[in-house]
Amino acid sequence: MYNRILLKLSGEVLSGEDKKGFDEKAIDYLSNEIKDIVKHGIKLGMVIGAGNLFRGRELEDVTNTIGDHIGMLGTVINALYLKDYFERKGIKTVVVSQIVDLPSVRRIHYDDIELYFNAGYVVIFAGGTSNPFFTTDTAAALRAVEMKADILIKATKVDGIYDKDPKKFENAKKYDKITYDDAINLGLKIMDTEAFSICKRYKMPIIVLNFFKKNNLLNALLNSNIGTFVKP
Ligand SMILES: Nc1ncnc2c1ncn2[C@@H]1O[C@H](COP(=O)(O)OP(=O)(O)OP(=O)(O)O)[C@@H](O)[C@H]1O
Ligand SMILES: O=c1ccn([C@@H]2O[C@H](COP(=O)(O)O)[C@@H](O)[C@H]2O)c(=O)[nH]1
Repeated sequence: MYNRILLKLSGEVLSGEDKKGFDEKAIDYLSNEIKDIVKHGIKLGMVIGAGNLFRGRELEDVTNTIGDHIGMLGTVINALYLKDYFERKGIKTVVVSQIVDLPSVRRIHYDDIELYFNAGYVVIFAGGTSNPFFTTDTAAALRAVEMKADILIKATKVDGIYDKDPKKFENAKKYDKITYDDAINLGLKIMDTEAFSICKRYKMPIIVLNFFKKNNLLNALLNSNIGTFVKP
């Protein structure tokens, strides 16, 4: 069983697939899934995307860097929204980030992160990598290594990594296991090359799984064969 995990969630888990904003039902489902894993005493760090609000590249009339800043701020909005919802559900949560100075957001400090985990808090790392031109997948890889996670779990809308995008190609074939090198060399677009490279360099295993299947996350942590496992 994995005891220390970094969970990367697509922003769309807050809105429902291909939708924008926040959907109460989707967030309630998410909270219940998180509550189940917190109950097992797992130390949980989270990175959330902002596809439900803004992706820099989709803001066509905005300068690249500003678009990306808007995207990163979107991840802070999602993190605070989740913190508030989680706490109403009894999940103790702290949001940490380097990009904003708000009373509800704490600075990232390694010693404090360990204290939060030991006190049973979920830690949401908001604001991506703090730099434009990256994505929250890369942020998730960095935070997973920094927090010395046992595993990085990318919880998304598809069942794992396929040889091509399964949303576009009906005949796409799923990998149960794949190496970092194959994922990079085959150009599989489920995660950025930067994210795969960081995980490869620091030997951080990755599981990609479908978050919308109930108990998938918990089952993956309990070592069932769920999703796709990325390894050296
Ligand atoms: N080889 C592949 N295997 C699996 N999924 C793939 C592949 N190539 C592209 N995808 C697509 O990647 C998507 C998952 O990526 P992700 O969860 O990061 O979504 P996103 O839209 O980038 O997230 P966000 O909402 O945070 O911006 C899947 O829905 C799938 O359509
Ligand atoms: O390190 C980062 C992370 C994110 N961004 C910007 O935010 C949006 C939302 O992130 P997703 O991973 O796509 O959900 C992204 O499109 C970038 O515009 C960033 O600049 N730097």
